[in-house]
Amino acid sequence: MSQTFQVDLGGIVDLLARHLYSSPRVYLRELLQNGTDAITALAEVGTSSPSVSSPGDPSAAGPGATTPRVTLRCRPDGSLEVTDTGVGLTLAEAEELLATIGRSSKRDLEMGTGREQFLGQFGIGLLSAFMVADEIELVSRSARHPQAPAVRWTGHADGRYTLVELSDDDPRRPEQPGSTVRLAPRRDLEHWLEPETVAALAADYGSLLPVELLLEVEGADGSVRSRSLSEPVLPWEQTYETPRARELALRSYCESALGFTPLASIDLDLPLAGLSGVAFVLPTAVSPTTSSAHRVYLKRMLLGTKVDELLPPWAFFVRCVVNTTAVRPTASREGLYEDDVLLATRDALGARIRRWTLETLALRDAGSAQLLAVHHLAVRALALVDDDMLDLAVEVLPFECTTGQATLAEIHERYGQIHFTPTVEGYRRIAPVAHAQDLPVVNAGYVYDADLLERVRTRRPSWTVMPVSASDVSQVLLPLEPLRALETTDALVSIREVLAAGGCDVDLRTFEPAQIPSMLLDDRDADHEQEVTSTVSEAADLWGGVLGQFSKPQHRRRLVLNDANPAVRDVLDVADRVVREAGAQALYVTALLQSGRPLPAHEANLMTDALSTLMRSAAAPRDPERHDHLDGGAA
Ligand SMILES: Nc1ncnc2c1ncn2[C@@H]1O[C@H](COP(=O)(O)OP(=O)(O)OP(=O)(O)O)[C@@H](O)[C@H]1O
Repeated sequence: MSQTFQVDLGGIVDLLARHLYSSPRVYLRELLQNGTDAITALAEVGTSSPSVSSPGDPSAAGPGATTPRVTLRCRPDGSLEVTDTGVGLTLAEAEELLATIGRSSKRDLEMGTGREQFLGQFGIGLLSAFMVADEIELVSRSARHPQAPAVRWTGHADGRYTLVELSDDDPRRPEQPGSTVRLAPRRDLEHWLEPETVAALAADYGSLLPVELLLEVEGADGSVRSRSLSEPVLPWEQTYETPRARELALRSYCESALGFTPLASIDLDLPLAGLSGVAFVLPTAVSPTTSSAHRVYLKRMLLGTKVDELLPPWAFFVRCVVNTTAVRPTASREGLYEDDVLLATRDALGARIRRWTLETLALRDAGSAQLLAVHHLAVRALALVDDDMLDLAVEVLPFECTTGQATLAEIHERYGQIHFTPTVEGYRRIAPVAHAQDLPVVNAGYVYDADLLERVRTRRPSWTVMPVSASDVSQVLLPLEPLRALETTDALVSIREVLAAGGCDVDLRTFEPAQIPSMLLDDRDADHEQEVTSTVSEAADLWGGVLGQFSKPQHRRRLVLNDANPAVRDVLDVADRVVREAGAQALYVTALLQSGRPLPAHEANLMTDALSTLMRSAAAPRDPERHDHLDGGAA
């Protein structure tokens, strides 16, 4: 036996009214929306046909017609009345539409979707008023059936409602067709219905609506102050005398609407998607992970100020203000429904912003330099997914290189190849030595760069683009003169012995700059060996020769001492073996510290031991011929 679900009406009302929306502030949006939709419905049936596209222009509606208008009246008792000049409701319509949750006159019954000209579609918006009031009253007179009696519907937050006809002499009967929604504030929520709040919310949500929006504040003495909140023309669709005047107007609009002075503005116009607006370029760099907060109007009603699904992820350097008719809102109207229309819109907007970025960067003027300086991360992000931008990035993006800042095109032109380190740490280790040897190595350790260089490698197969490590650089360092090599043989053997205990091999080379005592190569460089070996056959030059040496097995950690460095020479040349070994330990730990690695306890102890050995040796010089340890029998 099939049965029907039982519904706890109070629970459903509570769920929809209080938990669907993120803030009570949306109650006003829903009321404005219903008023505007009622006016649209009236225009649709042709009764007196007021134009909804020319708010504040009564002449547009023709003689005798009412100006399409939504009036917000704040009463001295703290209540709010929202009156529209719309289509109104008969008793039967009110019964069907207001008394049934989820029933909407604005939905296409066959398609199940909202009809294009209306803002609402879900049949739940009115319930949001229960967030600020315990009771909603709607008094209405039908414009379609002017002779039908006026009606009064009262809904309660617990799910009850009453619906009555108003007699012709009832003082509450409206003089004109249309509807008035009346809310008395719930205790402690009075502020939501106060004139300042109502004015601010109405201006935010509804100033661009295609109907006149009027705020009336009634004083205790019966006086009424009224002001229009409408700004009928979309800021980016206004006409200006010069392009410069338009630019300045858009800039100040961005300052007031988004709170920043933009670097530039990009017009967005997608007639097919019913979208128009502007993308404003942020004046400062932002992290790619910052959520993009766009200001989106749906059919000229503010949908949200933090909508982040509008643009592709790489476009994080702009904030948009757009008005659209095509995309669908979620039921809470606080985000966009992820459907094909949104995907197509996002792609088209992305294409527009991409084109502007390409054109601007190609100008190579002050504006493009500024854009690049502030938003190079965004350019990198776009180059990762876009070939045209990649090609341009190769020409214009400056990279840190051991031979100075340069673009990839410049480096390739000058050296015929591009070598890079995929980590900043690796670059820091290599940079001083590579710089002194005039070896060009690009720092690709920052966000996107290593991936970008990989993309350049595939996009330009004729270019040599490959990662290098400290091991590679060490291979180009000069070996010692034969005589000096002979002189240092014994010392090197003893140093190797003492550091082998900690898993470190030692090499002795001579290289510039002489201030650098050593280079420490470790397993992370060794990891890279495989890759280098595989690319070795491609490079028949200096680097190829260097890389070729990787066919021999490497130690996991290798200290390359610099014989040009005075401290290293002191350690090598000291006759006392124990002092030499302590010096070698100190050099090793210093190299470890300089490489930015954490210092394990064993290595930290090495330093303390070395220091104490050196101190004792300085205090009590020993017979250099004796090979016993100080802490052994010397005391
Ligand atoms: N001011 C009004 N004038 C005429 N009809 C109204 C008015 N307010 C509400 N209605 C009727 O009540 C129905 C339900 O309104 P409600 O605000 O709950 O939902 P909706 O506007 O249809 O959709 P949504 O949930 O997306 O806002 C509307 O479809 C409309 O037919």
